[in-house]
Amino acid sequence: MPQLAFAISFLQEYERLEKPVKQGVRDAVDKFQRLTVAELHADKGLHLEPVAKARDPRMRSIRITGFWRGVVLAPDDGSETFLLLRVMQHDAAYEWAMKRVATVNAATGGLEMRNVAAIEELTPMLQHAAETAPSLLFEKHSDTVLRRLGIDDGVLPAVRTITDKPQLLAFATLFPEDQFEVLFYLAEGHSPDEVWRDVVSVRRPATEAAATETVDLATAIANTRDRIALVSGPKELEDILTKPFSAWRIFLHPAQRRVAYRSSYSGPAQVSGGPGTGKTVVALHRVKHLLEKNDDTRILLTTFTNALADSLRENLALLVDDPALLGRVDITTVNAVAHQVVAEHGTVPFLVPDADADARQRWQRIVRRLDLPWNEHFLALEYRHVVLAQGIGSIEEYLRASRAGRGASLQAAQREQVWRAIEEFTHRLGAEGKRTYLQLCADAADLLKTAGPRYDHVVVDEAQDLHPAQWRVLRGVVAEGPDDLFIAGDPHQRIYDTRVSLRSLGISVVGRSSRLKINYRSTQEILAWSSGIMTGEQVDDLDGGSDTLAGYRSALHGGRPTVTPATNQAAELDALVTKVRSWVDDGVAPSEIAIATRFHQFGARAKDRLAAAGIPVVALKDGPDPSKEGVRIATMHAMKGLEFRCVAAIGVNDRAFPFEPAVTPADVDRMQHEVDMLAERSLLFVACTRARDDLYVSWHVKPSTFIPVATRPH
Ligand SMILES: Nc1ncnc2c1ncn2[C@@H]1O[C@H](COP(=O)(O)OP(=O)(O)OP(=O)(O)O)[C@@H](O)[C@H]1O
Repeated sequence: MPQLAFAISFLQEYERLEKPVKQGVRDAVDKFQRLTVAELHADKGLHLEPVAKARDPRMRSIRITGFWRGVVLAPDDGSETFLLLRVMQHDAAYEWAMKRVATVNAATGGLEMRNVAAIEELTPMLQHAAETAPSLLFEKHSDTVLRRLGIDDGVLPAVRTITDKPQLLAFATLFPEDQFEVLFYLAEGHSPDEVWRDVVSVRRPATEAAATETVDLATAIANTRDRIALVSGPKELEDILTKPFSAWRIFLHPAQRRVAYRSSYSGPAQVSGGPGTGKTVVALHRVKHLLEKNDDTRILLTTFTNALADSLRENLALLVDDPALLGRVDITTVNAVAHQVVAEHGTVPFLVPDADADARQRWQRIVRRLDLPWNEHFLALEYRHVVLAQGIGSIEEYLRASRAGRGASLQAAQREQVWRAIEEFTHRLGAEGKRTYLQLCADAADLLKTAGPRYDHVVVDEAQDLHPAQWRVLRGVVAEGPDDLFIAGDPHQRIYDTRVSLRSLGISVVGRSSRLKINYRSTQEILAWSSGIMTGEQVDDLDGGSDTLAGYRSALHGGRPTVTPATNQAAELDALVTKVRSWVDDGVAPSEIAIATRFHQFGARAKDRLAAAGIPVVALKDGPDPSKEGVRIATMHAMKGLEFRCVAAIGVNDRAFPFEPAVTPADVDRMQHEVDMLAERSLLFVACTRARDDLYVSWHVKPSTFIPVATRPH
């Protein structure tokens, strides 16, 4: 009986197909489950036919609906595994199939697709240009070295013409996948031995015999576990075709797999990477690994907000279906853990936000009462970034404390004055039976020092925004040792004002830190545009160094983001309605569209305007069920960690970005001013990188200077 395998590229596009086309795919797939090879060829509805003028004689088309075709690679070597590569509209499917050739990689044994027509067309032109180029990207690697890493003779002449990284990236969708990956890592400066170890050997099949170019199609397909799903039965097929975003459960990029499934780390480990590189996916797989490794481990999987914790819970349940294993994982926010610890030792005071209008007024009153030379902003920051950050509990400790990172210096006598203000703040709050969330974390961290750890492993997602007081809670709930903390985060997405040095908190990730570079969410066009928001900014990592987006890329392609100006707010909202309508008319479900605003108020206005235009709309803060219809509206802060097919970031004006009240004035604290400005930039970056297929940005009156210059009118 034949078997049908699926390329990951198919699975990604399947999700985006409209219902009748999906049904067509399921009917076709069903035939591959039931019929013999001869019956498949004879089936009238399926139309399994060779593609005329195809460069690969094994290319076949199948009929999905009137307009849609599937592209299938059919075995011609006696093996019986068919590979469903793409489902596309009629003409696009034939165009795609004609130009592609599938080959087996000599080093990895995996099946790769190349656009042979484009490579052959481009190579002579580039050869000409390369003759006069001052240097070539791969000139220091001999043909022998490149061949050992799997670069074959169809690709090598083109490789020899490449002058720089952008030119290499232009080949991303043309070169065979494993070979492109090898070239990408070499171009990033990794040595051939490192590339062999990290890219090639991890993909090689268990037996040498299976890793040659001459294996049959079925073996090559079986060798390609990170790009092709081999479905073993109807249940698995049903799973693949019905569970949303399921590709990540099955396919991990070798770089992701290496991080997630490393047997053990000798201490805290960290994975970073730009938006959409699969850090959350890796964190979830790490939890699975830790659960399966040991029978009785208890794990805390934690993140920043309740909404993100809910989404981790849903996704972990997709990955691990044994309730006994899931029962050993607590999934909650760090603040909730602190709450629990404090509650176990007495009653929890009434909790209030760390920074809001009430807190500001309290500090203002203290400034007046004590007649201090600093303003409320300065004191609040001192309390947050020095006292709470270091867990300082007495004047002696405060006098000795490092104030590194604070812009203005304080003499001992001044510190005494500041301490009096801080004492007054905490006493008055306490007298009213209140604590702030960070105070709660500080209390929990203190209690944990004597109560001792309660988990075997802690896995943290969205780690970039945690405050040192929250880190101390995490440090306290797990004993120091192998696999104690697994930390996923992206410093470029830091949207609050915290800076942290993990090392100073007893969390050293030295030698256990890795970076992911391939974005699986957004198109390259969206990434390139959004990265422009951060260009030239120096971003600190969590460990005293700096973070970079170098090498960050996507293999997906689509339209360029658009930036739409408007003369006033009403006109901007009219344009939004037109845009959302066009998305819906193009078949995008309203729930896959998100409107992101800097402020609640503008979001509420957009919501009313869309509703008045008859477009269903729901606020994300109301926690809608994923199945609830309606365009999602949220503030940009609430968009952290989420993703949507189409995103409209609106109100990106000069007054919203940067938003003056959110930025410490440079004369209060210059260093904090820089940190806050960067957080403002990151906020727009986070919002824009939530988009998978299409990004729309708009503003009224005057654009924000954060909008990349090329798309900002002068
Ligand atoms: N190996 C993979 N194969 C297919 N899809 C993947 C893979 N890894 C991640 N994805 C998909 O890419 C998207 C982004 O993944 P994820 O949310 O884990 O990224 P992230 O790095 O945590 O993003 P962010 O920092 O922006 O929140 C998700 O839709 C996820 O399912």
